[in-house]
Amino acid sequence: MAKIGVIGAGSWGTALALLMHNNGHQVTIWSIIGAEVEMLRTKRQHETKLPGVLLPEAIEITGNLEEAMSGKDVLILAVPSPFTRSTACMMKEFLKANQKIVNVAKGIEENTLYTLSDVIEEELPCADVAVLSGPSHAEEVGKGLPTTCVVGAHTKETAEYLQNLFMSPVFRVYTSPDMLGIELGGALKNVIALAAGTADGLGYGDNTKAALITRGIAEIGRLGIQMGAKLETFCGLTGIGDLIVTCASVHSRNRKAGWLIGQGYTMQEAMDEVKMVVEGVYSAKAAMGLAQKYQVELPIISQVNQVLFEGKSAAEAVNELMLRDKKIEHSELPWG
Ligand SMILES: NC(=O)C1=CN([C@@H]2O[C@H](COP(=O)(O)OP(=O)(O)OC[C@H]3O[C@@H](n4cnc5c(N)ncnc54)[C@H](O)[C@@H]3O)[C@@H](O)[C@H]2O)C=CC1
Ligand SMILES: O=C(CO)COP(=O)(O)O
Repeated sequence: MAKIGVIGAGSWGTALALLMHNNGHQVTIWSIIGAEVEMLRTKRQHETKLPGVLLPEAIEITGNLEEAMSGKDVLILAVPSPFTRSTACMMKEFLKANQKIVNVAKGIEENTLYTLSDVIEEELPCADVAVLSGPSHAEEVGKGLPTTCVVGAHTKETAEYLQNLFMSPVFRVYTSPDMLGIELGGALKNVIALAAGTADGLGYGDNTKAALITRGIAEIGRLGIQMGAKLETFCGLTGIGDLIVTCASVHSRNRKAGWLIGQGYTMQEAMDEVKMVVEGVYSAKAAMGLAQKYQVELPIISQVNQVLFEGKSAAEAVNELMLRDKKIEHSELPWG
């Protein structure tokens, strides 16, 4: 039995708290939002973000960060990426040398272009930081539906320790040394899911969706490999796996925001309507920064940026993708 602090009480933090409780660990959840702490304490569920997923009384709920961190073996960092740095900064005062941090958010910091583990390590230089990612909607994990994820860590020992903590008959966990690939796959699939949702909102079909998923992973992989990540990771759960679920699932906030944009909503109207974090909006800009830095072409992600931030019509963006210069599908394959 381990002592776990879950930092962030949105849908993902809440679902993971329940998973860890069901795995026999002692769990405390922290939220910065007083009303959220109150709701979780009195209703024993997150009524707006994960309704129907009941949190047993044994899960402690607190608004006090020191209490959430004190004596814990592992801290699961589950705040949206725009708050990763500020939250890690607040954690500095209470973090102990032996505590492990597992980041479960999916994003890239917009102004530094850092992965979230880089952000956490910059704020907490002594911390042993790992990541958990994969095709895993909170709504399904909360119901105990079979799900698979990957833990990435700097050492095999940490990865296997965390694999054992998270693993259950309904939550299968693999390990990987490719933290960079895991983090890039998790962040960038959200941008492609915005595109896939937009195509749905425009009334396009399954052919369009399959094209966006397949050419989307080609883009993500091209950038990731240039940055030093491994091709295999983009073929795995945290690459194509998470991209498929996010582009297809009724639970995806990124897909839903895209759908609304395809229906004519502005980016801000879509984000307001979704009411939960739409990470792809932040990662879209960061991805363009990385594309420029690493000199990699990202046609779909570039069009998503133009639709989100430059007022381009979604239909025109699809049209431009279809009318790009003629290409070989895999430029590295020889003719024989
Ligand atoms: N919901 C899901 O199915 C999954 C989400 N993720 C990732 O997990 C991260 C969190 O997502 P969700 O829990 O879904 O978001 P959410 O929108 O459900 O919840 C956000 C939560 O963040 C916390 N928060 C809000 N403002 C804050 C601040 N200023 N400082 C610190 N904490 C603050 C609050 O507890 C709030 O409820 C995102 O990066 C998301 O991509 C990853 C896998 C699955
Ligand atoms: O990352 C997720 C599923 O693996 C959640 O995706 P959304 O943020 O689009 O809901």
